[in-house]
This record gives sequence, structure tokens and C-alpha cells, in this order.
Amino acid sequence: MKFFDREREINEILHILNREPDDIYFIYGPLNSGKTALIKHIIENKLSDDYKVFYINFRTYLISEKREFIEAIFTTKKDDFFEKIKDKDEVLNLITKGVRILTGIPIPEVEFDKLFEEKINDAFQYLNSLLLEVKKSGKKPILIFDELQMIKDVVLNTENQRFSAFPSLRFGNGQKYLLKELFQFLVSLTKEQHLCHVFCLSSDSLFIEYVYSTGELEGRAKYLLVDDFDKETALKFMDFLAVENNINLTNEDKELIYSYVGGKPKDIKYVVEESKFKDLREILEFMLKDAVQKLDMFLDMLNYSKPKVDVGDEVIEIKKDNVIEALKLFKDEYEVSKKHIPVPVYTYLIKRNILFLNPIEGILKPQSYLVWNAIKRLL
Ligand SMILES: Nc1ncnc2c1ncn2[C@@H]1O[C@H](COP(=O)(O)OP(=O)(O)OP(=O)(O)O)[C@@H](O)[C@H]1O
Repeated sequence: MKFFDREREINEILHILNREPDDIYFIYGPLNSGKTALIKHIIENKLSDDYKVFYINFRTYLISEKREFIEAIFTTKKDDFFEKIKDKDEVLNLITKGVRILTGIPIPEVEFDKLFEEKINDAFQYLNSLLLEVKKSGKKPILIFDELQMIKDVVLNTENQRFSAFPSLRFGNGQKYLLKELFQFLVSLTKEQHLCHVFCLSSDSLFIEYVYSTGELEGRAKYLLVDDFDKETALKFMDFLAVENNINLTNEDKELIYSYVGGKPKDIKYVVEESKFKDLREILEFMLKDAVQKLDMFLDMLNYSKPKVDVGDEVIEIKKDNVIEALKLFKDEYEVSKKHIPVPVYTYLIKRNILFLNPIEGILKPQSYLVWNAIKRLL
């Protein structure tokens, strides 16, 4: 995949990497806006060998307990195969020499097995000492967690037990959330030891809202939005893809594409690539019909199901009328202040991937232009 633009975001992240680590950075944005593509582009193409990157993507794992978290973090892969590591020398070799990007934290096999019995802090302690070794070797470590929200419900000392306490992540009966322990560790890596750059990526805006409003990260975390492209950039992206795919797009074509899918990179790419073989208007109408059908089905289901949402300490039932009332606000506006929609209703619409919340601005918008167009057609 050839990467397009994002100059401002790239410069900002490179600027952060040039400074001493001090904050945890949360990279957030709507679904498929290009967060992973951006961070991968930077670590693969924009960094010198002075950096050592540990990139961990939780998306590929189903994490419901500590054991799975440890597996996700400490499993290193080479050419897509799981790698077995013999001893400490091999680990040292990997982290001080070897490739710039590791997709996991290397650990000798025997020590890996021990981690399952030990406390989670021992795993963090191991990671800490490994990062110190990286720094000692003259390299700057970077830790990246992609789709971090995947661990939000994991409870530490009561294995196999899951709670739907999110977004409040309440403590009770001596339970400890893995996420809280991880945050403490990440604060120590950044604010306290200035040892390692930390980036956490997520498209779950309720998760980002939780992180943003939780006291323990106050003054210790910063937020970078990777949004869908604005109109001018989206049109340029279409030109870029047209060249890549060796096709011709007129200004009218580009305007038409934008009117259906807006600035969502994934959708634009799909449309341009498909237009090599199919009629442009047909592709776009098909995509919109699909979005309309999904929204229609979702609304129909509300006649039968009685969805409930956890808000603070209360469980609230969501009513179809309130959902429709909320969605109708988007008929004339792409963005609406979250103040205009009751918290349980917008929470539910975000969970169902219909709305996206920018918690820093307090703004709600449809997850995509397609969803927006579907709202306008249906309601
Ligand atoms: N700057 C870009 N240049 C070229 N293609 C891009 C760019 N940004 C995104 N894309 C395309 O859009 C697709 C979706 O991007 P990506 O998976 O990075 O989104 P994301 O925001 O990480 O998604 P998720 O919401 O699932 O976390 C990519 O696979 C790529 O094809």
C-alpha cells in the first residue's frame, strides 16, 4: 500500500519522538480513518535505526483474562510465525541489534511460562528491565499498543470472571482491572522514568472518553486525533489513487464519490479500486443501500429488543423514539454537540458503531458519510 499525505500528523509524531518521553499518547479517531496505517507508515519509513519499536496489536487476540494479555504482549513473530526464544542472549540480540520493529516483547521460553503464575507486576517488571537494556544500548524504545480497548474488561485477580462495568471501570470486592495496572506502569515509563515513548491507538470512542475523564491520567496523557480526510484532502487522495490504479477520474466523479463516502480513506480506496471494473454510480448506490439496510434493520430490531446501557451506576433502557429523535439531529448537521443527546442514547449509538464521539471536543458525528447518508435517506 502506498501511503498518502498525513504530513501534519507525521510531523507531530516525529516531533514527539524527538523529545524525551513524558506523556502517554492516545491516537484516536473514527473507524477506518487510518490510525494503524499512519503509525505503521511512521515506524516503517520515517525512523532511523536509533529507535527500537515494540508494536503490539490486540486486534488479533481475544482477550478476556490475564493469560491472554500476556500471550498477546510476549509472543514475538518472525515472518508471521511465532518465534521461540532460547535464552537471554537471544533476547539481548533482538532488542539491541536486529530489526527495528518487533511485534511483541521477546522473552526466553522458560521465563514466558513462569509469567502466567506470577503477578502482573512481574510481567511489567520484566518489560521495564528490557526497555532499560534497549536504552543502555543507545537506542530509544517506543511501545505501541493498537486497539488497546480490547483489554478494558479484563479483571486481574478473579480469572474467568467478566464484568460489564465499562465505561465506569468500578472497583469492588477487591477486583483490579488490568487496564488500571497497565496505565500505572505506562505512567512510570513516561512521566516518571522518561524511559520509553508510549502510543495507544483506539477507534472505540467510549474507551477514549473513559481514559480522558479518568483522574489517574490527568496531566499524564495527550490525545492525537486521526480523523477522516477533509474534503480538499479527500479529493487529492482520489487523484493519488487514480494515478496508482491507472484510471481517470473527472472532477464530477470525485465530487460524486465525496458526496457518498466523504473523507473516509478506506471507503474512498475501495470505490476507486472497484471503479476500474464497475460503474461508479452503481458502486456508490450499492454501498449506500447496504448502509441504509443496516440502519433500517437496527431500527426495526428496537421494536423487539429492549437494549440496556450501563451509565455510571445505573442501567438504562433505550427507547426507539429517543434513538430516532437523536439521529434526526444529524439530518441537517454532520456534527452535533453531545449536550443535545442524552448520555445513554449516544452511548448506545456509539456502541453500535453508528456515532463517533470526539470526547476532547464534546462532538458527536456519524461513524462515516455512508452512515450519515443512510440517516438522511431513512429518517
Ligand atoms: N494515509 C493513507 N494512505 C493510503 N491509504 C490509507 C491511508 N489511511 C488509510 N488508508 C487505507 O484505509 C484503510 C483503513 O485504515 P486503518 O486500518 O489504518 O484504519 P484504522 O483507523 O486503524 O481502523 P480501525 O478503526 O479499525 O482501528 C487502510 O487499510 C488503507 O487501505
